[in-house]
Amino acid sequence: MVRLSVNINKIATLRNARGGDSPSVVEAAEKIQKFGAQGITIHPRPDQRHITRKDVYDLKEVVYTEFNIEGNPSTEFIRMVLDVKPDQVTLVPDADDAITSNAGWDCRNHQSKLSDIVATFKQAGIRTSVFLDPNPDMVEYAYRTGTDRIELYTEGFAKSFARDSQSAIAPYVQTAELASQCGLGINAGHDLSLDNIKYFATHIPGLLEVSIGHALISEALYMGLENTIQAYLKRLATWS
Ligand SMILES: CC(=O)[C@@H](O)[C@H](O)COP(=O)(O)O
Ligand SMILES: NCC(=O)COP(=O)(O)O
Repeated sequence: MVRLSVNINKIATLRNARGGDSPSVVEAAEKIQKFGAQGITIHPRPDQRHITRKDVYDLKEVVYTEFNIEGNPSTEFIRMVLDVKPDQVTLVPDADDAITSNAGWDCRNHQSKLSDIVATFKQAGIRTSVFLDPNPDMVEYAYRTGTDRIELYTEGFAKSFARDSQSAIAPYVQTAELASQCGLGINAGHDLSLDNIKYFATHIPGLLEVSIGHALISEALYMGLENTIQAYLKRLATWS
């Protein structure tokens, strides 16, 4: 089964536009889980532009599905994740001023740093995932970090999908096949949407989980949150 983890950063973006607590990320997480999503993802950034430190702790109390925290493993981030103990931590090499995540890890050049961080989280019983470009050459180095999973960075796929779906998916299939051979679990995310999710899930062998935020929350403006989540689950269930 491919699990749907809903990224609720954008709920916090909307809330922060006015201060106060509306819409509430806690209520959103509760509803999203009730509507059938199998996980909640957040990506607290150092400037707290959407998810705040307080949100991370508040959400810990209400997330009973899989709790996935993404972020750049700064000392402060590592400390917070070890304290909160989510089910999964996804390591992303974000620059502090990046508008959104825009690249996977160079696991070759960051081998030793990543290995240490992965070991720290695993010792604490937290599953690790490493954000990776669709580059088969990087899989061996990702494997050497000791990570449990990789998360395929899917912006490139999403951008090229409408023009040429076969070329768009090809590097992801190659990377996923190699990762599976190494025993790595496979997650994916970034710019996945109702338009492209079924094709992606159909073609990626061993896909375990997708985390989806921006498109899902945008689609929910017109379809409603429950209908939108149901639509994703339907598309993902076809290929379970
Ligand atoms: C890791 C990743 O792919 C990102 O999509 C991220 O979680 C989204 O972050 P923003 O919501 O800050 O753009
Ligand atoms: N890991 C990707 C994620 O959580 C959501 O990315 P996006 O759907 O907001 O682009």
